[in-house]
Amino acid sequence: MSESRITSHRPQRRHSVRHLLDDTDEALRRGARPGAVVWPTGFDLLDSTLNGGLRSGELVLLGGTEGSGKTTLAVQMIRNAVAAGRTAVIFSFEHEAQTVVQRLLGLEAAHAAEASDQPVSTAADVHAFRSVFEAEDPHRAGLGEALGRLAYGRAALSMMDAYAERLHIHSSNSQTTIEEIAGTVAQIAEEAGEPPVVLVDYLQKVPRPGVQEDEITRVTIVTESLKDLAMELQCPVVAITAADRDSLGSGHRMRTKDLRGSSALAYEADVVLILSSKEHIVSREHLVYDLGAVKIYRRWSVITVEKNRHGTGSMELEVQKNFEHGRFYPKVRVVAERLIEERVFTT
Ligand SMILES: Nc1ncnc2c1ncn2[C@@H]1O[C@H](COP(=O)(O)OP(=O)(O)OP(=O)(O)O)[C@@H](O)[C@H]1O
Repeated sequence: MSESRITSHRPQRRHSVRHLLDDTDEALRRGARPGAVVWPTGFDLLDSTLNGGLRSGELVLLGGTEGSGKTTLAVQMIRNAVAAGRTAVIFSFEHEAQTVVQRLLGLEAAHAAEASDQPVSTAADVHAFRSVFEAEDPHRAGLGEALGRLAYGRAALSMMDAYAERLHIHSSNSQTTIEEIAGTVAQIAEEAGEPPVVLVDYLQKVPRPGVQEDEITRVTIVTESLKDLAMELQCPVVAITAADRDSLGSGHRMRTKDLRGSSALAYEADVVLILSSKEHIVSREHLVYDLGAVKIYRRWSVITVEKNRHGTGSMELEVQKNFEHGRFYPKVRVVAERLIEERVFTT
């Protein structure tokens, strides 16, 4: 791709191995990391599968069917990165910035309840936080007071306060080009003194205004550009990726090939995660003798690690949904049941 899509300057691209060794030596002596920087996702088993988490220079695609929890999972990974002291930016083409904030408050309230050994159900949920953002407050006492009236609302706010400065949300739209994304990431990196982890929600929405081209070409160029951005600005880029409707008819389990738009998606990505609701992909033998099992499977999502360039290979992991609180429960486990290639149920 042309340089101008990502950076206006021309970085030095040719280095002797001598230079690379000397650079590494110098970084080690300074106490800096010479290689890729890793941002844990905060989901332990996923991190060990990815050999530590998200890496600088990597493009991670997160696909899944509509409503499977892609935004929830990605925002939670970003939240875990900023809660651990890192910087992040979300390019939100799908949700208003305030919607993301309301979900984060729900997540923090759930964490606060858990930290006090109370059931998650006792914490205010995303709907309750939304109502604070949407109603006029007769007391006119401000956000702290209003949230203080919700269970774990004040604790949620103070947990968010700890990282609120480091988490940026870009309200993206049909004019938010790849150049603007790159410029914003570069600016945040400069201000923060370190590259941010970047979330694009979602890839097929990144426009190329004024260019006449089909979706395959556009998705190819956007995907290549996001990979370039990750490499040039030394950050991980997580891009949510829509499913191809045509290949998602009844009786089909989503795979990398079903991501919408281009084979470049699979080639360019370093990691591909596909999110599915467990009840759709568990093998029939686990259902026939126990119809009640469907209810249990419905509460779980499967994260299939389909491509894993620097990690330990492919893996089928599962996480329990807690969408009312804008999150998944933090514990990840390996799927014990056999999963199918073809879908058993459609909703
Ligand atoms: N306040 C809430 N309470 C309960 N469930 C919710 C709430 N808000 C959203 N959900 C559900 O949580 C699920 C996950 O939402 P999320 O936005 O993460 O999905 P997604 O895979 O990104 O969806 P899409 O493809 O539509 O963008 C959806 O099925 C949605 O209906």
